[in-house]
Amino acid sequence: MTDNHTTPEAGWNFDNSYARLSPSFYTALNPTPVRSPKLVLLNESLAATLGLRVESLQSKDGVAVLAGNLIPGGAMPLAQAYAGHQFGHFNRLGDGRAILLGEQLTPQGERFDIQLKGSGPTPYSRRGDGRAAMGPMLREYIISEAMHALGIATTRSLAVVSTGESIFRETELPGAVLTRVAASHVRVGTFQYIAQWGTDEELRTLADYVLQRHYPEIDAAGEENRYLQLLKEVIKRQAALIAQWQLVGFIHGVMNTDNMAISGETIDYGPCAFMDAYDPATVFSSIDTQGRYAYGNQPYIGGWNLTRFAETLLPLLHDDEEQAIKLAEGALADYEALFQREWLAGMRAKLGLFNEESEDEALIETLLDMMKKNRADYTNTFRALTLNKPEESALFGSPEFASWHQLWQARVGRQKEPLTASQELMRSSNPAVIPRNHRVEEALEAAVERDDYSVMERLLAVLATPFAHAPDQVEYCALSSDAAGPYRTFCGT
Ligand SMILES: Nc1ncnc2c1ncn2[C@@H]1O[C@H](COP(=O)(O)OP(=O)(O)OP(=O)(O)O)[C@@H](O)[C@H]1O
Repeated sequence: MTDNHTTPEAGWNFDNSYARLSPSFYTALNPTPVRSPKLVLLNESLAATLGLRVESLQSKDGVAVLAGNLIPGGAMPLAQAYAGHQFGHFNRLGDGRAILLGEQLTPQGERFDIQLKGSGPTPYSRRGDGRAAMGPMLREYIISEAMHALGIATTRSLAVVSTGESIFRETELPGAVLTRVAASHVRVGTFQYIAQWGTDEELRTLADYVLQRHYPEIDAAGEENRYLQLLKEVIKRQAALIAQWQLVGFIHGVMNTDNMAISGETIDYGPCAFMDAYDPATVFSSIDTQGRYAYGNQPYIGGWNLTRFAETLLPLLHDDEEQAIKLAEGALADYEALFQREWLAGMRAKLGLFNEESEDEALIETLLDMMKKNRADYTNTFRALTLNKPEESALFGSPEFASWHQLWQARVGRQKEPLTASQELMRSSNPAVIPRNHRVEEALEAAVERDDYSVMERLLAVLATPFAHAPDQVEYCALSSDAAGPYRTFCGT
């Protein structure tokens, strides 16, 4: 039974600014209770950051909250309305299987959305059941936490609860609820929803809301055209975020506009994965037959999505539409250069370079070309260079690599910084471990098929320090023996 209880001992401290917006932005609604909730994963360090007490979250009432069976005092559950371009097609969407419990104010004064994903149907569910399967929720937990450890802005995962209920996809699967933590869940699609079906006043309210919540410096500065500044800042954060993805070989897989967060966090870990062999054409989603969301296309799609965002802001940018379009185009024109600057800076760091030389881009491109031609593993190539063990790279042995290696070493040697500083920079820029598909699948299989969470606990521990380059991480660097990889078993929703 869903009930309203106060659970002060858990540390819930809600203040629900989104619920104070006009009801056209959401539908107030409780999660649908589940039969027999059981806590299977709890992120203790995140709980502490949020000001939540672990023992209390593990208690019967604590788990009931994480399952959606009990509403903690101060929460104002709601499903958010949004729209989105899905594979280029505009659709009216909304939280079809998620409920925002509320915003947790942390002891440090930060504000985070606490959302239950897989918490039952909502008015936005369309034909869906509102539920989520255990495999994909565990997968989102693993990969989002790995992204956080890699230093990449992301929504996070506080807990996964099994529901004791089955859901039906192609087969019968165990159900789960994931507690997702985010700076907010305002998406490009939220703006699209209001631009399409709301009033200009509501659009202004939404823009003011995100300025206050995510861009307080613009809000405080009293900028002349604050909405243009907002557009510019969102563009900057997305350029930086997508550059970070490219640098670690992360493929989001479903960069629809409803999956682009205005805060600049990575959101929605559906058909995502990390690339093994370097190839810009790599796609993981089986439904992405055109390669729209391929690794190499992500920066372009980022720009496409931001253009959709800019379109929603036009009424706020200028009273005259032509002038508004000019302003938006001016801001969007900077995206490519912002992305390139971030990416190049990141690539230089991956190669241990502190300063800039004009031939750096050629040096980087040659390395990437060699990786592509030889289907060399992206992460392990940089790891071999970092550890100064070029013989461990799949490229080793070719004359082309030998001459590149010489050029690179000479380039590193021309810097005023000592070699040790360069090596340190590489260690902190090149992860030893990433959540490789076969390792993730192995952990999910043990958990879902055999109720054995030890494989996952170990994987999570290794992924928590990706830059440690520790001996116990070596086995996690190995590639799958199955060339195609056993991926996809648990992919999807
Ligand atoms: N089982 C389901 N029941 C109802 N709605 C669903 C279901 N699965 C997905 N949806 C809805 O379909 C839309 C697109 O799904 P997508 O997989 O991108 O989102 P998601 O993973 O559920 O959510 P998020 O983007 O919040 O991570 C969303 O509006 C989502 O709420």
